[in-house]
Amino acid sequence: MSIEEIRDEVRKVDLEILRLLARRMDLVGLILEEKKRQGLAINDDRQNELVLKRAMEKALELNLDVAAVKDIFQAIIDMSISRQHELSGEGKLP
Ligand SMILES: O=C(O)C(=O)C[C@]1(C(=O)O)C=C[C@@H](O)C=C1
Repeated sequence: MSIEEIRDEVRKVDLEILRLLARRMDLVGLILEEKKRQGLAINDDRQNELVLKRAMEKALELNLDVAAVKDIFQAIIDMSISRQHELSGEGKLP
């Protein structure tokens, strides 16, 4: 494969990652509805830890940089918490 062909594969993978992120954000919107119904807080420290632990374990298994994967998933969690605040009409205030 030429470098351009490989870059095209990279582009497709990037697109897939973004589509999966958008799907994750849709699911997070559904979680918010349930949280509102049950009167639960948006942030759930226990669940945050679980998501990070799961990602780090998988990263280790896949021979990825565990610390970098943790940072990526922390950013994803932060993004979904912001999204839930926005959907609640609270804007981006902490
Ligand atoms: O599982 C939830 O309760 C979510 O809202 C999803 C999510 C996540 O992005 O994984 C986001 C915020 C919570 O603090 C915990 C986890």
